[in-house]
Amino acid sequence: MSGSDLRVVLVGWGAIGARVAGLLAARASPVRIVAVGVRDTGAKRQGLPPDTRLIAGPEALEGIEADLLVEAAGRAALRPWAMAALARGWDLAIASTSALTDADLLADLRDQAKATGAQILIPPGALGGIDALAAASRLNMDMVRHEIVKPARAWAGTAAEEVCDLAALTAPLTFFEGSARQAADRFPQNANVAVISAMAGIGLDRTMVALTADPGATMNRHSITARGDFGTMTITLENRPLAGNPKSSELTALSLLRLIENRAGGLVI
Ligand SMILES: NC(=O)C1=CN([C@@H]2O[C@H](COP(=O)(O)OP(=O)(O)OC[C@H]3O[C@@H](n4cnc5c(N)ncnc54)[C@H](O)[C@@H]3O)[C@@H](O)[C@H]2O)C=CC1
Ligand SMILES: O=C([O-])CC(=O)C(=O)O
Repeated sequence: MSGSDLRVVLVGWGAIGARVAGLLAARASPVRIVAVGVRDTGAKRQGLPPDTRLIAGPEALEGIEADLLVEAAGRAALRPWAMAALARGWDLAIASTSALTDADLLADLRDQAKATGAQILIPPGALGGIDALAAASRLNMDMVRHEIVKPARAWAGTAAEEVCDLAALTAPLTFFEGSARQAADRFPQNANVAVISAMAGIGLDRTMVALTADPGATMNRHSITARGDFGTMTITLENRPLAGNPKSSELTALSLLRLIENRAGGLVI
């Protein structure tokens, strides 16, 4: 560790947060996790970075100096932690992008960022090709469709259980078709990516999303098809689920890792 390390507050010590911290340590990245935001500071946790502070809420950020706050906690956690970080002029990276269907929240974050000169960063998360989609959307775009196929067990505990018996599926079932806004609001643990493809492309209401539970699948598949004045594109990813949470893909943690290392390293790739 050195005095020039990027100072990061990591909020959420779940599958993604712990994985990002573990990879940063294993790669000896020039990054110091100065604090980890959790709900219960008394609970036992494995693998916490040395010399980090466990803090239970944004009010405990008082006295901490950081460059970047990385949110990987959940939809409800975003507003308080994000506003506190931006108010201090720290940049903010968001994993729980489903929260951004709330236009008031997004406006408040943008206003706060503008007031202090901080940046709001939305990493591609479990997706790729977002640079191409975002560039293409500068011209007219006719359609964007995002299909998410996950193993049946990844939908356990979600609203999918209201429309099908996940354990009894013998073939893939598309149980939801609708806008990115509806997908993210109804499936906030599985469709954060719908907000990312929507914000990069043609917005929450014009981006169409289909959600499928596949009893034979082992990977989380994302297929994005777009058509517009730029031409057409089809992007497909087959993501390995994270060991700690089958709903979330390994690539989401890697995407945050990339963002953090890019900001720490002087070379952006
Ligand atoms: N942007 C993307 O592409 C993706 C985003 N996600 C989202 O990223 C977030 C993290 O995902 P996972 O690590 O897989 O979930 P997880 O459920 O394994 O971990 C979340 C952790 O955050 C903690 N937490 C909840 N509220 C908190 C708060 N107010 N303050 C501090 N900690 C709090 C929980 O106790 C839990 O330990 C979730 O919102 C998830 O839906 C997941 C996959 C892809
Ligand atoms: O990790 C993934 O494949 C996508 C995901 O869970 C989400 O967007 O919430």
